[in-house]
Amino acid sequence: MTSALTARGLTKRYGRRTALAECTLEIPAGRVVALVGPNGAGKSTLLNLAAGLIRPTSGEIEVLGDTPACSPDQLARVGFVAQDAPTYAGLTVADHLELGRRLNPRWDHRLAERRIDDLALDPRQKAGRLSGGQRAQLALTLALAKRPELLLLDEPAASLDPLARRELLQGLMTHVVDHGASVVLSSHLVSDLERVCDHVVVLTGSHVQLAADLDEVTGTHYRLTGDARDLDELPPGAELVHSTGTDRHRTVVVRSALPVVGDRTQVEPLGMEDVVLAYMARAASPAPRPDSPAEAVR
Ligand SMILES: Nc1ncnc2c1ncn2[C@@H]1O[C@H](COP(=O)(O)OP(=O)(O)OP(=O)(O)O)[C@@H](O)[C@H]1O
Repeated sequence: MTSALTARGLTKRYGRRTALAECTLEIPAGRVVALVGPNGAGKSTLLNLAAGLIRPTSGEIEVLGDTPACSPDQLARVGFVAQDAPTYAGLTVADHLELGRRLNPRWDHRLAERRIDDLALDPRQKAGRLSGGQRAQLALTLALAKRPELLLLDEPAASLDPLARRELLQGLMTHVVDHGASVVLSSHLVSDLERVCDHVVVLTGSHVQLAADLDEVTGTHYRLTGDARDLDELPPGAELVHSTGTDRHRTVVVRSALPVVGDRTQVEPLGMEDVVLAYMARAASPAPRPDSPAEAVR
């Protein structure tokens, strides 16, 4: 099966600053992928590398089995909306659609016009006069109407109101189902993503902490709460993700392929948001290291 995105030892440095370090990752095709992590984790850098806007310092990245932006055909297969949803301020909405039509071989003009109509955007309005959310919707419309096999979206919902956000995410699902496309979207709105994504990549501090299908993520992470002495030893095969508490009472998050049952501790399976927060908390407080540290899980 073709991968939507493959990275091997992918590293990007800006001068002395490392934005992405030795990132090895395989994202299967046909998924809606949530790319999550704290500010400055490297999410935009990974998406910009995948779009071919920047080149790796070392390592490799392939998108749909090829080097990003290596040919007009490859460019046509990938849709990308950058974080600031860039549009041409002096061009009207209709001009943008016309530009899209002329530049993209697989352009679906009906889809673009219908979406602009649904959004109640005036085709004669200049992009520079649209609100931030409307501009984001225009940029998304251009990316969707390309009918790409892979959509890369950098925080597409950040400037949208809650209803628009929900509609956008549902629209992306439909696009995936209708066109067999893959979507990778970065966002801080983890609870929104949980409803639509089926694969999760957690990036913190330039490193991939977790990359797995959502059902695997939610089926293998548990929160254990109880007396600290009872949690000194983790269940067999469990890896510690994060631990908080005092000398007497602790809460730990573990990853375990085997079901975890509590004897003297309370055990709770975790949803995606709690899992993501646990990895982010671990990155934010690297010390003290656990006895059996959960290394980058993949
Ligand atoms: N053009 C650049 N020049 C120098 N440093 C950069 C550049 N772009 C990103 N960085 C640095 O690389 C690191 C990763 O940035 P990146 O924008 O990829 O993070 P992010 O996860 O998308 O963050 P956010 O959630 O805040 O958008 C940060 O430390 C950032 O300061």
